[in-house]
Amino acid sequence: MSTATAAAASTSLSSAARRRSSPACRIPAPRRGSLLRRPLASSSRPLLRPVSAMASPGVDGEAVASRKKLLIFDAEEALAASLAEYTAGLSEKATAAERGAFTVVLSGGSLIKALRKLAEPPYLEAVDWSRWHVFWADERVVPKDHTDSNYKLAMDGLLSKVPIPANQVYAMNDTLSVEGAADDYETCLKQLIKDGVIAVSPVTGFPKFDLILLGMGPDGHIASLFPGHPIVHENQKLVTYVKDSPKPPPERITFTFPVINSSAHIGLVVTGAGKAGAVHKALSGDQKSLDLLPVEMIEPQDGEVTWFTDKPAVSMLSKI
Ligand SMILES: O=C(O)[C@H](O)[C@@H](O)[C@H](O)[C@H](O)COP(=O)(O)O
Repeated sequence: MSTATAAAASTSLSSAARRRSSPACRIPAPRRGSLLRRPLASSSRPLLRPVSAMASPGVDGEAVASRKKLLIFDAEEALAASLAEYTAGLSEKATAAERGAFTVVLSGGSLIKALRKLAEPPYLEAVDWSRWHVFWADERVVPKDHTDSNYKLAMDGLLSKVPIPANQVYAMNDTLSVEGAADDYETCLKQLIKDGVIAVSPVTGFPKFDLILLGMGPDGHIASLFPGHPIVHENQKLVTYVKDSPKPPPERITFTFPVINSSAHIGLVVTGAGKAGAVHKALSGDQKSLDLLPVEMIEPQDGEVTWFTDKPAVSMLSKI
């Protein structure tokens, strides 16, 4: 990390830390106009080494449509390299567009560690971090400095290492009740739509993020949308909450499916043998079943899904 970048990152972290007890969602002025873009150096791009890419007939689950890609990696290093390239590429594309912002949504779990290469060369220097607007698909209702906080996880693992303006990191307000925090986050999103920071899907009318990054639990949950919980059917609100999450902590806020499925891109990071059953169910082409797992309900209306997996996670797929 260069000295200049280190100083900028340190400033971002300090500012973010100062915000811990203040209202979470501050609305920055919309950013438009000229863009000083630094192209990603193709010569220094990380090597992409998927074992196979599944988007073709003949693979277990021919229902995997062309808008869904499955990448399978031999090693976590290769997955992380590919995820960084994917994210940086979408950032470059979004910031070159008229809106001039990259709206990216994080969640918790191993995803954050998998994003670590974004804070390393070439991405640290090449990505236009000033255009990033960072959100959470779900958050545990705990203080931001609590070990269970998804904000803290992302701040420690990525956000403190890159120079994103602190007022473009939209953390949940941790001073509110779970109901209040969900309402507050929804209000935040609506204001950012009015400001032109977040786009709106012309297909669904819901916010259209440039990229939503998700993990998946062994039970097939994504964000804080758990199997069998009624909020998986929420179709009006942007942000809702649970008070009885089967995975602790019990109180969480979460994006709803209409928001997730309005995203331009969804990156799903799913590794390990413990996920094999849910991966098989999701990719085996039986999406008509009445007992859909949340991960099977990812059906972007006008977007693409890319699965970043490893061999153990896809070990139950028969035709890889
Ligand atoms: O809020 C949570 O409980 C976690 O964020 C959770 O939703 C996580 O994203 C998945 O369980 C995948 O986690 P791993 O990738 O670490 O397995």
